[in-house]
Amino acid sequence: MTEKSLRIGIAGISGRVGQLLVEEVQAAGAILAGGTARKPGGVVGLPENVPVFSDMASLAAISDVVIDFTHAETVVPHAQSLAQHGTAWVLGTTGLSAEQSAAVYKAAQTIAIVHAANFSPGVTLVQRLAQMMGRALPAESYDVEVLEMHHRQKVDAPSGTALAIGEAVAQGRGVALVDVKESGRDGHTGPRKTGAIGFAALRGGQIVGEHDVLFTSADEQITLSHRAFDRRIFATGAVRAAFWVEGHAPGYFGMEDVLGLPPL
Ligand SMILES: NC(=O)C1=CN([C@@H]2O[C@H](COP(=O)(O)OP(=O)(O)OC[C@H]3O[C@@H](n4cnc5c(N)ncnc54)[C@H](OP(=O)(O)O)[C@@H]3O)[C@@H](O)[C@H]2O)C=CC1
Ligand SMILES: O=C(O)C1=N[C@H](C(=O)O)C[C@H](O)C1
Repeated sequence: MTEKSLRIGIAGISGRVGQLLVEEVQAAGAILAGGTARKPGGVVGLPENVPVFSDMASLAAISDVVIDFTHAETVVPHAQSLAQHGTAWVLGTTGLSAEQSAAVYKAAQTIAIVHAANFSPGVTLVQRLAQMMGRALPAESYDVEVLEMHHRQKVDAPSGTALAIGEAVAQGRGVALVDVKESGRDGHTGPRKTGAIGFAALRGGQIVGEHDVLFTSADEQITLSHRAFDRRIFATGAVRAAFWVEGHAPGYFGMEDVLGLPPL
């Protein structure tokens, strides 16, 4: 398939990332197939003749790939509609429950999915470095804390990216994040547990997305920092993933696959 003929649908076309996707899909030379919105008539600023639907099934039927930055509540119905239509899925929505994540893995048996908490190449590399550091620096000596800050409208915490960085460290250490996660400390928490991976979430203003992961021992501290200056980085990464995923066999992929990083 040539770039010109790739039909990309945008779920959440009125959203902060959705609006940037409208521009980036066209800039990349793909066809903007349409979008979804809960009030389809209320979406302004779209090119003429771009259909907006209230349901994913209608969008999936006219798209080769759907890029989806919406809300965790939509994930189960979106997974079902996309799998039914055999439409590939680039999923950026964060804050998924275990049940919602399970629906994504199930759909990946039928369609190709790129799922990432952060589509910026920089964060993908930070995750990789965090995994290497988790493997190299002993949990008994190095305390890991993940700090994130986002705009005041963000509805989930810690951010999907912070959790993905924590997962990467846990993977490097050979433990499950769920067993070592410490989030939202307050009051008489007791001393820090050896091997814990801590999370702190800050909110304010219009900060696009800031993530730090700190490895602190008695003798040194190493910090990996990422600052997103412009939300467009997520849209360009997602469009890149859409071109990559189209035509792929069913499966569950991440941004590291899109970037072609070798397995660790
Ligand atoms: N993976 C990544 O790189 C990134 C991921 N994100 C994630 O993407 C998601 C969207 O982010 P952002 O664009 O900032 O959010 P917005 O709230 O600006 O946009 C989300 C859009 O989804 C639509 N929507 C559909 N169903 C719901 C629902 N039940 N509740 C709320 N909105 C709904 C809304 O459109 P309407 O009201 O028209 O239906 C809304 O405009 C979030 O989960 C965020 O964390 C954000 C940035 C980067
Ligand atoms: O909601 C946002 O804005 C962002 N969400 C993603 C997350 O939860 O990690 C990615 C990015 O940091 C912006």
